[in-house]
Amino acid sequence: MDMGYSIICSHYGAMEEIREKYKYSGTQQEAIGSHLPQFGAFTASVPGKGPMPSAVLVMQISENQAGALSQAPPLWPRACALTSRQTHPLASPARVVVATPAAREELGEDGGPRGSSQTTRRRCPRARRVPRRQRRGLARGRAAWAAASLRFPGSGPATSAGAAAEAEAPTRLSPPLQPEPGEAGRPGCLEGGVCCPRMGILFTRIWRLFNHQEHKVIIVGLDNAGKTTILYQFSMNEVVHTSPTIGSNVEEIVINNTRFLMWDIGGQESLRSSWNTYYTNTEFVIVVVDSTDRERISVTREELYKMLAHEDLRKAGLLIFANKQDVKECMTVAEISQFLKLTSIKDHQWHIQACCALTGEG
Ligand SMILES: Nc1nc2c(ncn2[C@@H]2O[C@H](COP(=O)(O)OP(=O)(O)OP(=O)(O)O)[C@@H](O)[C@H]2O)c(=O)[nH]1
Ligand SMILES: [Mg+2]
Repeated sequence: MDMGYSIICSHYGAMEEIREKYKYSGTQQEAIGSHLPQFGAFTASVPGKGPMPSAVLVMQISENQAGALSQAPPLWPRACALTSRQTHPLASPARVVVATPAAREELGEDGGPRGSSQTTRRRCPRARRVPRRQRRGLARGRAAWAAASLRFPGSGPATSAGAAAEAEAPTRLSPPLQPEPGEAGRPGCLEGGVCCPRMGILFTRIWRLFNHQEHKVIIVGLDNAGKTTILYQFSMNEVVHTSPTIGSNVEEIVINNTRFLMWDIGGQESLRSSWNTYYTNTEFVIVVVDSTDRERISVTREELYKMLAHEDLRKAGLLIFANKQDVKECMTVAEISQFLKLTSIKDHQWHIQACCALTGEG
């Protein structure tokens, strides 16, 4: 039996981050989107190990992703029920750690890392039966697990104490973005005229108007508009290499103690009919427009109005990002505003902002 382990992440960005941080170079990355079309989950196997790992670390996935994952028998026939420590399905990207039955036997009853300072661990009575060859793979698994715990301070064994700790655990935070001096007031936005030097500042200011604990934001737009790139500009201040989103990515960002749960939803034509499944409790909609895509601006308009007519978005605010402003001869904010007939929107608060997700401007 192969004793490698796999890592499943909620989305491409998380996978990349984990690969980079823990040096899983050469890992085979395999989208399991075909099994889980509604979620952008990825797996990675340790090089030289088989595709059917004995242990599975699951990180940064949400409750519903965990549920879907456990129902993917073709890929994970030996996976045991996934354990999530979230208190609310949409509360935050969960840091879920799970092991298959075989791995539980080897790693310990709860599958957690040995030597964890947060919890007392029972030694698995059958651990001695694991052959040395297999223990090598296991040691690597533990190292990764420990590394994961370091990266995600709340991740630990699935005890009730661990669960409580997990629920309280801090999630990945982005530092509050500060405007850079001398850039305010540059052209590029309409309605309200708030211009911000870094992507996210505008968003922060708008959200300062609200005083809730957590807010759900969805990011929609046609495929290739730059939604995922924007999401990771927001959450990591970084440009990530993206591939078309199948399903969605979700990131929690915290700005001035306010938590935003940001859902980046795949924009391919076949996925647009499922956008409405994300609308419940959405307080803010970000529509990303590819400013270079003149041909499809009418499609964006159609989708925009279809969305605004939806009952669940009745009270939602609207922010339109005119993205890819770095490309010569792209449409200006004024042009896009006109094409989208934004001034006809009377029942939603809206704002359009020029931006470039690659540089973070806007
Ligand atoms: N020039 C330029 N390219 C950009 C910008 N933002 C995103 N891109 C590129 O546009 C391409 C698509 O970006 P994504 O973020 O994957 O697009 P998406 O909207 O998430 O697409 P789907 O997931 O298919 O819905 C990538 O090659 C990005 O590098 C930008 O501001 N300027
Ligand atoms: Mg995407």
